[in-house]
Amino acid sequence: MIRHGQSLWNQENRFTGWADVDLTPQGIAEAQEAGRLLKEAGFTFDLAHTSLLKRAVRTLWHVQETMDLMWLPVVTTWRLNERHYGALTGLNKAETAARYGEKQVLVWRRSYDVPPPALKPEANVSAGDARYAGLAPGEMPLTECLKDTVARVLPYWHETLAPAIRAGRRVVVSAHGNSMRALIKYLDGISDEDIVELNVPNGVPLVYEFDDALKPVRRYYLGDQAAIAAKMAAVAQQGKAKA
Ligand SMILES: O=C(O)[C@@H](CO)OP(=O)(O)O
Repeated sequence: MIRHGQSLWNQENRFTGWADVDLTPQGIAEAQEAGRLLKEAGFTFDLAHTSLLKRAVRTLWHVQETMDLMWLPVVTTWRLNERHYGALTGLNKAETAARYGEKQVLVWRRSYDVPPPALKPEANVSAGDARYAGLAPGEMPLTECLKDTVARVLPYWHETLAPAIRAGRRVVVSAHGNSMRALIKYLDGISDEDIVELNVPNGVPLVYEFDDALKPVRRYYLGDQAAIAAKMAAVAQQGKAKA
């Protein structure tokens, strides 16, 4: 599983959610490095899954290219999209913390069940977007807390990813900070309280190994562990108001 490399709005420290922003040059380099690390560690894949957002899709392309796996079957799904950030979408995180307080921003960013204020339906540009035409009525979010993201990610795990893994397929998933937090929460059995502390670094492969019952037996980030810890701390810092 891999979170996309740095996006333009990661660089500008803006809430992104379903906004379809692309990778920065650093993000491309991170995606290529992720592919290199996976290849060097002897990994290969049979199948790829990603979201409908170009920062995750392009990250996957770079991983595939670096690993010489451009032929992989790729499935794209809205269920792996980033958590919808509602009316916060596009706002600067530090400015939002200065305005509403760091505590409130932490609640919006990391609490399990408090969603950010919802987008007004008329401001929802995703509604007329062809990529979302297959969503059932009521499935299109106007905001989401992590609990809502878990509710739409888990069916994809149970119905699509888990059966593939159970059948012995080696699966790579390119996704987003909070759609990954949703999956990690479920796979690792993390409590609603402890999930607040979990931050996912950009462009670092997170390897899961499962037993026959699909219980994770090993889970680790690939790469320089000190650099990965620093990247995770930097993600947590994004919600602080700058002095
Ligand atoms: O803006 C977003 O959509 C996410 C991921 O980049 O940010 P955060 O880490 O604040 O949940």
